[in-house]
Order: sequence, then C-alpha cells, then structure tokens
Amino acid sequence: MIVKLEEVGLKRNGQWILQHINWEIQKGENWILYGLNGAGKTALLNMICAYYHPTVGKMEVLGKVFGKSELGGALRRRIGLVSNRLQQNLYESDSAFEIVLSGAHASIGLYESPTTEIRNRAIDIMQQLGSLEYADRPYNSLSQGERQRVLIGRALMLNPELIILDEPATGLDFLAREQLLDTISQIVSEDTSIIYVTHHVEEILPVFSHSFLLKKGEEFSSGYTKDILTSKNMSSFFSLPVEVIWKNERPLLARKSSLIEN
Ligand SMILES: Nc1ncnc2c1ncn2[C@@H]1O[C@H](COP(=O)(O)OP(=O)(O)OP(=O)(O)O)[C@@H](O)[C@H]1O
Repeated sequence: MIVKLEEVGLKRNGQWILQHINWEIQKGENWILYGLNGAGKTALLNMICAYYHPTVGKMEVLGKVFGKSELGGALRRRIGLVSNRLQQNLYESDSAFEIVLSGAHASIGLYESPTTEIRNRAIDIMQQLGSLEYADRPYNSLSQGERQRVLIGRALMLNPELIILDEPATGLDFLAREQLLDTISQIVSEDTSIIYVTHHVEEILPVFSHSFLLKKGEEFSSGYTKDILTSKNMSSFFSLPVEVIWKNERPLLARKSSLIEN
C-alpha cells in the first residue's frame, strides 16, 4: 500500500481544512487529485509528505504509520515531489544539471561533490526527459516547460516509490503542456505510483486510471477516472450543468449550452 487514509481530518487555526478523507493508493496506480482553488489539495499533499499530521483519523504512507514511526525526512526521501512552491527554495542561478543532481541529496543545492555514478544517473534521467540539451544553462534562463522537466528529473534521482506532480502544467501554453504530458507518460512505471494534482480535466492522461475529487475539504468521489469523470458526476461536483466529452482517451469539459440560455 502506497497511501492509506482512513477518516482523516486536518484542523488548522481552529478550522477544519480537511475532513472525512478516505483514500487508498496501491503500488503502481496513478491517481489524479482534482479540486478547485482552496479545496485543500495542498493541505492533503502536505499531509502525505508528513509536513502536517492529521488531527483525526488513521494515516499510512509507504508503510509508515503516522504517529507510530519516525517520519519526516526519511519518508520524504522516498517521495519525489515536483511543486512550483519548491522553486522558491532553489538556487535559480544553478545549472539545470546541478538542480537535477541536487535531487540525489534530497536537499536544496549541492554540498558534496557527486560521485560519477550519481552524475551518470543525472545524465541518463535528463536524456530520458529530453532536457539534456539545456543541462548547462542556468535554471532561471529556462522556459516554464523546461523548468518542469528539470524538477521532474530532480525528483527522480532517488528512485521514488511515490511521485507527486503538483500542478505541473500551470503556466504552460497548449503545446508546452502537451509536450510535458508526453514526458510524464514516459516516467510512468509499475514500480512507482504518481499523484497528479490539477484543476484542469484536460490534463488527465489515460495512464491516470484513478481520480480523487476533493471539494471544500471533503472527498466528493473517488475511483476509476472513467467512472468519476462523467457529465452527471461533474455537474454535481460543480453544482453546474457541464458535459464531459471523451476524445482520444482524454476528457474535455464544456458548459452545457442550456446554462448560457438561462
Ligand atoms: N495554516 C492554515 N490556517 C488556516 N487555513 C488554512 C491554512 N492552510 C490552508 N488553509 C485554508 O485551507 C483551505 C485549503 O487550502 P489549500 O491551499 O490546501 O487549497 P488548494 O486546493 O491547494 O488550492 P489551490 O488550488 O488554490 O492551490 C483554504 O481555504 C486555505 O485558506
């Protein structure tokens, strides 16, 4: 079991941010975490990465039971987190290659000289992600799509059992988004589970067989993406009539025309 949450709730500053969360992720499953702004996605990710502890409920991540085992750093070394929030902590003048390398230490920046083995691993990863051509460029000179590839490369350095992609396509144009999604489908493997966080259904690739819908801090529905991403369920989720159109195994969301007439 990669993630197991049972009736988990999180209270911050006297307010319930998350409540009644039940979620199980099995090894090799790839999940979408979908929710609107303020739904609690970041709070949920922070709990999975052991930055926050649940106020109520039972929680287990990568076999570690919260409250029983020593968590934090050791657990986070097994999770590859790709988040725009992370960018704020990077030395942006470092080269793309150095940033990928720094993933081997699960730290920001490089304090020890990396072994040849680690350097070779970084090169292999960058090649796989198509980012080798800009390996020597400073991170802050890269486009948003290139930066995301570098952050994914960094997250892959420690062979994570769980990869969390927190809104990786934010700020990307259509072409850059699709290129990034192609890259993401390349990193899918049976040995790893991915959680892809988004507020855009258009980003949901067929490899994301499961989806968890979060609404106002509570689980709205979860299960197979095909069962969750239906016009009926999504209309109920938005409290607005919408149509989910499946095209080439990918969903698109459209407002029902009747709404415009109203
Ligand atoms: N430390 C805190 N104290 C009080 N409220 C908080 C705290 N952290 C988050 N919240 C509130 O909890 C709710 C969920 O926030 P969260 O950032 O997890 O949402 P999100 O789904 O990630 O949103 P977005 O898509 O906009 O990033 C928000 O209303 C937020 O203001």
